[in-house]
Amino acid sequence: MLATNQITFEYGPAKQFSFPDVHCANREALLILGRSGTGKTTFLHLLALLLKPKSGSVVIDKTDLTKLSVAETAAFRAKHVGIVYQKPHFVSALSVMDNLLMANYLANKPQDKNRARELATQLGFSEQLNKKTNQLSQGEQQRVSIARAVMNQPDVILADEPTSSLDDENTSRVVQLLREQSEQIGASLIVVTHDQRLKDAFQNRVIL
Ligand SMILES: Nc1ncnc2c1ncn2[C@@H]1O[C@H](COP(=O)(O)OP(=O)(O)OP(=O)(O)O)[C@@H](O)[C@H]1O
Repeated sequence: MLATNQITFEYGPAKQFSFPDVHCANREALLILGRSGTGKTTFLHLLALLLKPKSGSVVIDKTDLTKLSVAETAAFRAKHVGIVYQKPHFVSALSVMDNLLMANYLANKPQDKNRARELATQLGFSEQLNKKTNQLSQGEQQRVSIARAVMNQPDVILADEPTSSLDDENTSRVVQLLREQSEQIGASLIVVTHDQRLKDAFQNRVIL
């Protein structure tokens, strides 16, 4: 479960934000829609506490993230939050498999090759596990990114424009995979996007 309460943020006096409260229960999905520049990425980074709100709270299950120290926040995020970034960023020197195992490592968990293989099969990239990430197509990279986000079975999955560079077919596939994965592990799924194609796939929507 993720819930926010009266989050405000500023990059400076000329760039201030006051975000609507959102609530997303376990196994629920929420779409946050907004045009370019409305603060979608900023909001997602606040939900993950990659940015600290000026005021307000971000609660995941029973933990108010805004009350944690920097080190506690990083440890909490690694264990409980899976993030699919706008542009997948991987460690290019490592294989796809090792990039997946890195999620375990960062969360201080045992490296689970079986889970990586299982996810690769479910998400359709089991042939690519030994390749370097820059040898994959954009659609494949996006699927690896989803797998990495769910490696530790997080409580919350946050996805930033996961479909902006994909065609219609890959867009439907990525949305379906995000929904399936979050339902399988009982996570809350929050997607921020300007991609109007996603509107019909989500009943719960917030406009920024
Ligand atoms: N580090 C920063 N310092 C100052 N202003 C910033 C910073 N990052 C973003 N902004 C500004 O904050 C506003 C919101 O940016 P943000 O990236 O959150 O929007 P967005 O809705 O995700 O946009 P897009 O869909 O184009 O990615 C923009 O006007 C942007 O210029």
